Amino acid sequence: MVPPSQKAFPVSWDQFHRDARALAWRIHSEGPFEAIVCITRGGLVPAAIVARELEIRLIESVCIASYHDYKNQGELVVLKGIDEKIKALGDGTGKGVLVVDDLVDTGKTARIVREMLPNAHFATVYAKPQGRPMVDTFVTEVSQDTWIYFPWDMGLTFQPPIREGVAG
Ligand SMILES: O=P(O)(O)OC[C@H]1O[C@H](OP(=O)(O)OP(=O)(O)O)[C@H](O)[C@@H]1O
Ligand code: HPA
Ligand SMILES: [Mg+2]
Repeated sequence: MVPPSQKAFPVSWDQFHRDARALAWRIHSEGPFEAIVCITRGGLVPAAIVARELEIRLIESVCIASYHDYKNQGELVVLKGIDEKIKALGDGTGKGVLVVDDLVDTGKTARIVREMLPNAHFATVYAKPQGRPMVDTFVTEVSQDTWIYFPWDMGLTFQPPIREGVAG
């Protein structure tokens, strides 16, 4: 359920693929990139699409969990850091490394990864205003009170006719 104060932004697989491709177009001129670091789990899907478009084959993950309880952010836990070999690429500060996540909301997740790789290029498909300063490239901005529903979290369900939902 979406609380009345929160808007819903459902994204289909088609739409997500298009948006992730648009992200790849925008990032293309910022490269070249030697490797992608994706922030699991949400970053895995756009990272696969961007890696295909930009022909990047060196893919690393940084595993961070924060929204343990649906929609409520808890303490951020780094379950797996970035491999030393990836950190050592380029000048050792992240130059030439592309960090990919599905979205930036409060920016807390992005901040932790930025501390690990300060000069990496940080890209997300979607951004909310609070986290926006943490990303270098994104495709679509939604308001802070919008909840984005990703296709991997949804399924097809029956929709009651519009008329049935109208009061009176
Ligand atoms: O900008 P923030 O407020 O830190 O929120 C953004 C992060 O929250 C979500 O991940 P989550 O921790 O829910 O884990 P998941 O990717 O495994 O779903 C999302 O995929 C981002 O990584
Ligand atoms: O709007 C969101 N949608 C899905 N996951 C999220 N994690 C933080 N914000 C969001
Ligand atoms: Mg995530």
